[in-house]
Amino acid sequence: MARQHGYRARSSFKLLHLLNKYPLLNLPSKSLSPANQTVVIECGSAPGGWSQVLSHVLYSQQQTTRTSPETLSKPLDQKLPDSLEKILSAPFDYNRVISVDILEMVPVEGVDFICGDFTNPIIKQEITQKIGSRKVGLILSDMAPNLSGNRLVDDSKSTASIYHSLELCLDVLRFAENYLDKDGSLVLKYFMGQNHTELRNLLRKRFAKVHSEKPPSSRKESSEQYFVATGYLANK
Ligand SMILES: C[S@@+](CC[C@H](N)C(=O)[O-])C[C@H]1O[C@@H](n2cnc3c(N)ncnc32)[C@H](O)[C@@H]1O
Repeated sequence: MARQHGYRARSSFKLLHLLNKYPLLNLPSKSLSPANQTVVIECGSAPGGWSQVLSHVLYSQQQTTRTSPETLSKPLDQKLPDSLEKILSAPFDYNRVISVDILEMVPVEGVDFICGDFTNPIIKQEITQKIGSRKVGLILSDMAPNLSGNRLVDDSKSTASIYHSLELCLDVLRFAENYLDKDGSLVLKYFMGQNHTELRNLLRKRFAKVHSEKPPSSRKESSEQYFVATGYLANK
């Protein structure tokens, strides 16, 4: 199904669902020069399904004027909300998405990929160097612990898995506290478990609105959910 639509992973549909529901990419960049534009950070990007969606949404209009249109992925089959249409006319900056994953990823047009562990300070430094003077308007994390081969640990409902996932979420939240621009948004994948209410409470203290989402394309048997937090309060 995902491949029929030109996407590498079915996870693309999860992000499309979130983008259609929330104005996450309504980035305040129209009047800014590329050096000062708002960027998107994506944590846990391989194999690249979300990167493809971000690339489509952020660059599709600009790409039609580029010389190699054959390199583009297929156009989105879903209508974009009006809030997303606005950003398509933003000044051209071809490096607005910075994506990170432990695993290698086949390049996606317009996505600046870093291969490494997001929790590693050296990788964070690499990210912040790429951000430069630009603002961060959106941070997305679809990170999930990679399989260890131990069934007890790999079960997404196991305590070890939930704990590891929570650690990843807290690490992204700490990063967001340092780099997310005021009014920016954060999307965090988490696994339903005993700690998700504490995580929601932490988010509520820092964002104007916090929603919990289970996109229709997420398998029912999976305990994965997404927090969509908008309106970062930035009271640092
Ligand atoms: C569900 S997949 C992401 C799918 C991706 N959003 C897509 O649409 O193709 C989760 C990813 O998180 C990555 N990951 C897990 N822990 C990570 C970490 N500490 N740093 C960076 N990436 C990590 C895994 O390597 C895996 O590729």
